[in-house]
Amino acid sequence: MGATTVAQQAVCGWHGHSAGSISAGIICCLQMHGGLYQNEFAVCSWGLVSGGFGGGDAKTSSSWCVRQQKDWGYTGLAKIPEETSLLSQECRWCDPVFPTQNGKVAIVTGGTKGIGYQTVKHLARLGMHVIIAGNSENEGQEAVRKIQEETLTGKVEFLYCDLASMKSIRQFVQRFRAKNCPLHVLVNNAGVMLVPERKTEDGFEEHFGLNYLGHFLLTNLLLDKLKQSGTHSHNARIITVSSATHYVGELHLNDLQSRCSYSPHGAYAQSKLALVLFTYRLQHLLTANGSHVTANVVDPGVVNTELYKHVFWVIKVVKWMTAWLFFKTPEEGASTSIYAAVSPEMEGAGGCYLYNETRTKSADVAYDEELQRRLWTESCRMVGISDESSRVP
Ligand SMILES: NC(=O)c1ccc[n+]([C@@H]2O[C@H](COP(=O)([O-])OP(=O)(O)OC[C@H]3O[C@@H](n4cnc5c(N)ncnc54)[C@H](O)[C@@H]3O)[C@@H](O)[C@H]2O)c1
Repeated sequence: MGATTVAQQAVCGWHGHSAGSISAGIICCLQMHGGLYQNEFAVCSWGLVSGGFGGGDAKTSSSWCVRQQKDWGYTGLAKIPEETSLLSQECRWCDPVFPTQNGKVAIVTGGTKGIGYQTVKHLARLGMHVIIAGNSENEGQEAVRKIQEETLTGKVEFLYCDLASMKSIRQFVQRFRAKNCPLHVLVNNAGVMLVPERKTEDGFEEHFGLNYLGHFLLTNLLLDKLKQSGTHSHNARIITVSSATHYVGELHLNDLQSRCSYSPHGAYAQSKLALVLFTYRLQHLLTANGSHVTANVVDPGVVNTELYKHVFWVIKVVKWMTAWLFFKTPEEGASTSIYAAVSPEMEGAGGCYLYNETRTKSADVAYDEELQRRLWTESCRMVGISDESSRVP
């Protein structure tokens, strides 16, 4: 299904929302003026449409909380047991309640800003020892300082990891191993979007190399740690941040580097689809090995972050005008990652695509097991690790 069709169907499917009409209007204008950029607009439109849904749904985090509190027998703060910590002290009445995570260790890639920063902050607030893996020492130290100040916890640290460099990822894993600590949660969050055509240190197209291959290698190098740390009743968890853009993505196995024809939107969408295929294959392998580790993939919705710094200027203007209405805040955007990382409901559950803390269907192509297998094998070859999965059907 073409991107435009998806966007149009999504718009048509949104009946009875005045905000939807505004969104659809903006999208139509963009598409009418799109001309040569139609494909780009269509993908961004898809973003805006999801943003429309996301913007509306973002506010459902409070109803989610009410539902959770009802499910768990809590009707208000007075009934929250001592071992349960609140996600946010600023919004005590509307944020979900999760068990404290003292003694647990997490790594969050790209935790210096945006969705990743909020994920780190909330995990730290729950008592986790969180390691931010990022490619800017200054931003990393600043994030650590702010989170320590805001959460009054010292259990946040920064370790340098440039996901656009296989060497840097391997060095990061070595430094992490030297700490001799367990690893209960890995959040593959970092990403870039719509960057101009350029290559990573290892010569991979940047979206594919950084967003996908970087996390593929990192996860594989940390798998033994995760397996050692997970138990039957408390599985270690791998959370990978994809995007609704994956619905319009196509995986070109014979041209993963987009050498034949490069489009920033196509490359970003491909990298996000690859992350979904990767997660499903990973969960299959973990189950086959009987490991106490689960892998899930999340879509944060459309979130007001710096990710959009490379979008076409018209989209930037539209975003600037409508963000308050359609875009989630980074805190709201982090809620599904946090839910996947610590929610008791997700204990033992793997291979799920989550949106707004709810299991949802991903693109049909992502369930293609043959494609998952072929991508895995090709990825092992590209990052230079042995493919031990080949024996698993
Ligand atoms: N913002 C949205 O609307 C949206 C929608 C869907 C999916 N996502 C996904 O959410 C994730 C987080 O994005 P965000 O919106 O918070 O954007 P952001 O730009 O605020 O944050 C991206 C993070 O990735 C880090 N990063 C970039 N290059 C890196 C590298 N080479 N090595 C290590 N870290 C690197 C950045 O330092 C930053 O911390 C991304 O994977 C993105 O694709 C975002």
